[in-house]
Amino acid sequence: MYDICFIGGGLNYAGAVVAAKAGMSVALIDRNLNLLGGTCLHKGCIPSKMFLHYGYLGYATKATSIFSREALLDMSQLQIEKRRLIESSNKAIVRQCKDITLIEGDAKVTAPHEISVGNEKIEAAYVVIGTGSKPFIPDGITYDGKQIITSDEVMMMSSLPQSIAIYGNGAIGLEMASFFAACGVKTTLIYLFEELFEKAHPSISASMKKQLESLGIILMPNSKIIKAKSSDESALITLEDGSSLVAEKLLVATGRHANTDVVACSQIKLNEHGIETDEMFETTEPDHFAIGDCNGKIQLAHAARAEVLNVVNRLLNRKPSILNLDYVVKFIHTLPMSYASVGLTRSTLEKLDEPFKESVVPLNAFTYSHIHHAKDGIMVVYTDAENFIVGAEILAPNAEELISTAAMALTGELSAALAKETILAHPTFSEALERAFFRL
Ligand SMILES: Cc1cc2nc3c(=O)[nH]c(=O)nc-3n(C[C@H](O)[C@H](O)[C@H](O)COP(=O)(O)OP(=O)(O)OC[C@H]3O[C@@H](n4cnc5c(N)ncnc54)[C@H](O)[C@@H]3O)c2cc1C
Ligand SMILES: NC(=O)c1ccc[n+]([C@@H]2O[C@H](COP(=O)([O-])OP(=O)(O)OC[C@H]3O[C@@H](n4cnc5c(N)ncnc54)[C@H](O)[C@@H]3O)[C@@H](O)[C@H]2O)c1
Repeated sequence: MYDICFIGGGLNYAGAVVAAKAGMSVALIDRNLNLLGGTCLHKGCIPSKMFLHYGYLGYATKATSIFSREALLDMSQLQIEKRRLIESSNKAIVRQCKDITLIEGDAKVTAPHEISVGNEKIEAAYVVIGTGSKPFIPDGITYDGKQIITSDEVMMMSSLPQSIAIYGNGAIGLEMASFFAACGVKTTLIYLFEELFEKAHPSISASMKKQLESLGIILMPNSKIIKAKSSDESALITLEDGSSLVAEKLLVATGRHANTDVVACSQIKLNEHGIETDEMFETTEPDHFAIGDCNGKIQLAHAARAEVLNVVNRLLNRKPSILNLDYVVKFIHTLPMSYASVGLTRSTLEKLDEPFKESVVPLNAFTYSHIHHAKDGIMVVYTDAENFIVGAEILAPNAEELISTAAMALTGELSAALAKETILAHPTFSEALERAFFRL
């Protein structure tokens, strides 16, 4: 009987390491132990941000007359570097797991405290499920992993296609459209509704559209794919309005669904998003938890990590506070500017029907932004009726880094009066944030 068993070795491993260091007997099960670190390390955050980094370098080099180089991206070399990076990170994870019993296989929770892996039965006082998610493919689309692909295959590409159609304008759709377009691939973005970026502040939404169009991305709003199949090294796509298009690849980026097959007992309930949990990530069976993508709350690596550490610290009686998932930074790494948000933003504040103030600062007033392809960038900070900072949205290079200041302001319940006393460096993008605080 183990003290604790973790199922899924994605971000769950971070909890397993803390539990083992604290002296618990720990088992960690994954169906493929070579992929410890999970989606984030092997086919998500890390490779996608690596691709975007190099995509941006090529784009920035080509976008100036100061350099004369062609700057063509060598995907096979990028794959070599990617493998090297992932291997060394994976080894570091394995080293951290030295006091953990690692078990390979497909796990099922067959009864409370009872897990089966093939013919083996494992018992544990606590169980933490972190089985992640998988790409969702809408009806009518015949995925074959060759011409019709998901982000999993993009991360393994060793050459660039001539053309790509991308279905879905969420995080993966916008990031990968930026990457391929920045690399000179003919890129078409197909999405269901009129608005490209509905949740963002209207000025940011307009700037994002302009940025993607200036990268050369062909936008196809109000478009639903009813059929897609592979033929002769290309994807044939039929839309609901009867029109059709052909691209070398179709990337389906229409969301990811929680992996819940691990649950094989009636005590742990599922809901429409995944494994049902309360605010402490406990399932409907006491002492059984579900963290990360599989609980359907929020599909981000840093959220999954915070969730598993919250669970383990509570079990170790370290009394962590309840996580406020509204304070989790969200971002989309488009090129050349990325988008990030934290806390309440205009779209959520309007629904709450409570008074709020917004301070909108365009980046074009800052000379620095002209050096960095960022003159259409925008920073927005929101305060409540008492002028406390409640949220922020940023469209700027490395917005996901810049937003940290606002994220800490939320956690620290900072008033605008105090925030505006901070003097940030010149010349930087943070100056625009300082200006946004100042105007509140
Ligand atoms: C292309 C892409 C880019 C992304 N970029 C970012 C980003 O920049 N920032 C960010 O925060 N998030 C990003 N994400 C999301 C992020 O990768 C996920 O939110 C995160 O990896 C989820 O972690 P997890 O531990 O819940 O699941 P996973 O990392 O998916 O781990 C689940 C593990 O469980 C194992 N497993 C599943 N079922 C079983 C079973 N029955 N028995 C045994 N083992 C099992 C799997 O093998 C896997 O190793 C991205 C995702 C994608 C696809
Ligand atoms: N930078 C990051 O943090 C980052 C980057 C990539 C992925 N991710 C995570 O990975 C997850 C998956 O990314 P994603 O882009 O696939 O999902 P998403 O939820 O971000 O976007 C899904 C898109 O597909 C569309 N869609 C949903 N169902 C559809 C259907 N039946 N037909 C047509 N369109 C449909 C939605 O309108 C939306 O535009 C995200 O939830 C995100 O949290 C994060």
